[in-house]
Amino acid sequence: MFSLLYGLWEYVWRKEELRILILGLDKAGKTSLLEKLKELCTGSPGLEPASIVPTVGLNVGRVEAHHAQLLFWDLGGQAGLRSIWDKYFADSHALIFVVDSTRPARLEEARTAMFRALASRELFGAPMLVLANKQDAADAQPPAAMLQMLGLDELKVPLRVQEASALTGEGLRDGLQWLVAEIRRSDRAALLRQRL
Ligand SMILES: Nc1nc2c(ncn2[C@@H]2O[C@H](COP(=O)(O)OP(=O)(O)OP(=O)(O)O)[C@@H](O)[C@H]2O)c(=O)[nH]1
Ligand SMILES: [Mg+2]
Repeated sequence: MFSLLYGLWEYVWRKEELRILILGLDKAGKTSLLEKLKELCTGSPGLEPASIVPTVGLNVGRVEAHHAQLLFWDLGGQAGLRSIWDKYFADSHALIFVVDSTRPARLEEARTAMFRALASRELFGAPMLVLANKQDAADAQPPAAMLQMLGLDELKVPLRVQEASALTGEGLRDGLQWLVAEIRRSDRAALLRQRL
């Protein structure tokens, strides 16, 4: 009887796990973003920017926010490491694609990497938050210009471009709130639940 009630209690109160994949070119600011998101959601300071090193494997962050368990996967963005991105597609509810707004010369490369990921059937229906990161920097491009250069209007996925700074935290709360709401609106959460 106790275990039945406990099971029911757990079922009602257990927070849904939403898995969010963070992608983008090397040095775009993915790990800095992960640390800032952890800080914003938990109130505890994340790693100092100076102690963040290029990611070779995977960084994982787990926080409770928006009545869910959010699990972030931050992968390395160096060219030679992008081939492992697709191992995480099938299990992800949504994507954050981080773009360095101070490096317009790398937008074509970012576009190629982004479109290659989105071409995968395993990401079907996944909402994508594009973070125009490093907006705190004096030489940052305005997001509207980047949107055009990335050719995002061709995309059919639920999409938002957000001005952001992983250093100051600008735009991160709004972006995350939008992403979680989109995950809940999309069929993808139900699709992933069926696969379990
Ligand atoms: N000004 C500014 N610098 C940033 C911001 N986000 C990241 N950086 C800097 O950009 C550099 C790269 O940041 P990382 O977070 O390591 O980038 P990454 O995308 O994780 O890179 P890889 O792990 O190699 O794929 C570091 O020097 C960061 O301090 C930002 O919002 N503003
Ligand atoms: Mg990194």
